[in-house]
Amino acid sequence: MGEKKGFFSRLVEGLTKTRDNIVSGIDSVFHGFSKIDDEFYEELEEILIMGDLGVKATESILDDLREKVKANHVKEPAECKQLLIDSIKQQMQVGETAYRFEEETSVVLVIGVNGVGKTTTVGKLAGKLKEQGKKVVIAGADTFRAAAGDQLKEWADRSGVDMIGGTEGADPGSVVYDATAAAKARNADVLLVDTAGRLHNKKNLMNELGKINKILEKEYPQAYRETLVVLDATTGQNALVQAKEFSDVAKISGIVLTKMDGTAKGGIAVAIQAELGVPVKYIGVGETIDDLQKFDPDEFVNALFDVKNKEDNDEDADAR
Ligand SMILES: Nc1nc2c(ncn2[C@@H]2O[C@H](COP(=O)(O)OP(=O)(O)OP(=O)(O)O)[C@@H](O)[C@H]2O)c(=O)[nH]1
Repeated sequence: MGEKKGFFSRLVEGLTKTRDNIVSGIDSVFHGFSKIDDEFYEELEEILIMGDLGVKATESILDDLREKVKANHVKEPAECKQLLIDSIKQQMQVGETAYRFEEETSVVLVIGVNGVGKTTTVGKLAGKLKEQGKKVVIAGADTFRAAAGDQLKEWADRSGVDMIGGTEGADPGSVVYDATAAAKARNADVLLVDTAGRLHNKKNLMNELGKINKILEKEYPQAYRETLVVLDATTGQNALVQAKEFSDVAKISGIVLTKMDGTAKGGIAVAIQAELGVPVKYIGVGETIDDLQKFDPDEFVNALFDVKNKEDNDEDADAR
């Protein structure tokens, strides 16, 4: 409870710039218009697109809003705010099986370009799964950059989980092969695989991911597969381009959106889901382990609009 409350507060704080970017504009439309007409919807559309929500999500949100306005016989623009909030939440649902990998013997492949927070995410996830009482093994298959292995080892030691790594330049495939053997021998619940992110050489990346996938299929067929793409929210539309590139080379099952703190481009969380049809499963709002959390659309949209529902109020009361 305490941790969740803490996260909600950090989320509200982390989304300040995004809020300034989107919500203040939305508010000015709600208060600046005296009736709900085409111009009102056009103005809202422009603000949502400028706020990085993307054309697809924006259209779908506004279609839904129009229906809600009609069904509820709403006449005043200001009364639309809650309906809009509901429409955005609806747009972002994660799905009931999103975290199935936590319940099964699984392999979580973590991909993404360098610097997005991939290694940090693997470290944080390892710590979280360990806290849940899971047996975790990490494969440090980013042998391209020696520091990535060192950094991961630090996270592994801190969390008390096993890590299988390789020296700089070692074959990532052989690291993954050794890691599957270790995961099986140690009866691991989750094998987390950190990979190198050389997207500037797509062919290499494709070959490497293909090889890793083949090894996992052959050596560890019993494991449930999860493939998470880590994206840096501060890069806005570029993150969307990266996600599309990765979806060409791998079967992506979820997105991790890092660095939501300190960016005005947090609206990209809405766009990614709509454009790729892949849910955002985790978001990061800082560098500590508690700053990575499962993505909760209701919580996210409440934090974005800085509105509190009853649950959040209860958590505040609990924390006092
Ligand atoms: N502010 C903020 N910083 C973050 C977040 N997630 C990761 N970082 C920081 O981003 C930087 C890059 O993270 P890494 O984990 O090294 O990135 P990477 O993608 O693994 O990069 P390579 O190891 O080069 O492949 C680090 O300083 C992290 O602490 C976040 O949610 N918020």
